[in-house]
Amino acid sequence: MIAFENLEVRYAATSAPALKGLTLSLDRGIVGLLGPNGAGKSTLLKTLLGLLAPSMGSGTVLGVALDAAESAKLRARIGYMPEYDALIEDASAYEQVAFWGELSGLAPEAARDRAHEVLYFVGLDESRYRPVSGYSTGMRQRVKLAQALVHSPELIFLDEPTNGLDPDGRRRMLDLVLRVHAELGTGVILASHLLGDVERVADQLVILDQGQIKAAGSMAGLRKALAKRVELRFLDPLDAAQEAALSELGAVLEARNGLYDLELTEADPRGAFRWAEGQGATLVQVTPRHDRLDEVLLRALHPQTGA
Ligand SMILES: Nc1ncnc2c1ncn2[C@@H]1O[C@H](COP(=O)(O)OP(=O)(O)OP(=O)(O)O)[C@@H](O)[C@H]1O
Repeated sequence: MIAFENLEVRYAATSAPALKGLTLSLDRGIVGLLGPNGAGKSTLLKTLLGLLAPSMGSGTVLGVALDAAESAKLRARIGYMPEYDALIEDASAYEQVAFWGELSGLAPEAARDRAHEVLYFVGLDESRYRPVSGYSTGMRQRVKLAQALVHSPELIFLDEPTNGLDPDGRRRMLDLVLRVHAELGTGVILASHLLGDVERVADQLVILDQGQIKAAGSMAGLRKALAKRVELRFLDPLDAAQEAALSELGAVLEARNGLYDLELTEADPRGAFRWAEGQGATLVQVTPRHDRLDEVLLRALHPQTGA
């Protein structure tokens, strides 16, 4: 779906790069682009849309080269939901989405038909003729999503689509993201600083920080790595020799009050019981830590803390 190599982007020739030599290949699916504020997520999306020219490196999106000459071609096949809205307050959702359809290259009649369809898809069919000034934040976000979808793109970029939404609005938006992929077959890149959002919908994850990729891979792969994360509890505190020997089981990530967080070499925790027996220690509990995707993120962002 997307591949780039050594991609560097600067906002001014003399300023520090906002993206520092990124190399990545992404399959079609739902990609979560995760990182703190200022990480470079929006910059990457704008570059992949052809709105910013790389100062170095190259890439392709949907088989089209990242090149200024090709950018109009690219934008006809991509939908973009920006982080901030630029809606026209006294115009209705229907008018704006149809207008956007025309701007994206649809004939006026086709744009009007598609506006009805996509507003129905995002659940705004009943309020489509009302001015957006009276809309809730969730409704405004859904107008933006409808705008991004109106020209039936093969791929959409969503920049912080759950911004400002309450838990119910957030769930509704994420359900829509899943439906966009499942029902329309559209590839999705979702930029967010919220791990929970990404975890809920993505099948691939890219962690970006300070303009660099800190980790990337399939969610299934990350979860597999996480499957080896366990917490071990022993009946009696381990002595120093036993503690040192723990590394035979895998990497010790944290030790506190007789509890040890380990990344086992093997996913099967029975090896831990055999190891304890051999050491004359009694292992009383092995707790899987599959749920700790947030720690993967923290370790990617702050490897030196071992968090
Ligand atoms: N128009 C601009 N001109 C100059 N520098 C910019 C511009 N936009 C972003 N930057 C800088 O580029 C870096 C990456 O910003 P970017 O907006 O891509 O991050 P982000 O991960 O999307 O963060 P956020 O979630 O806050 O939007 C930051 O250092 C930012 O200050």
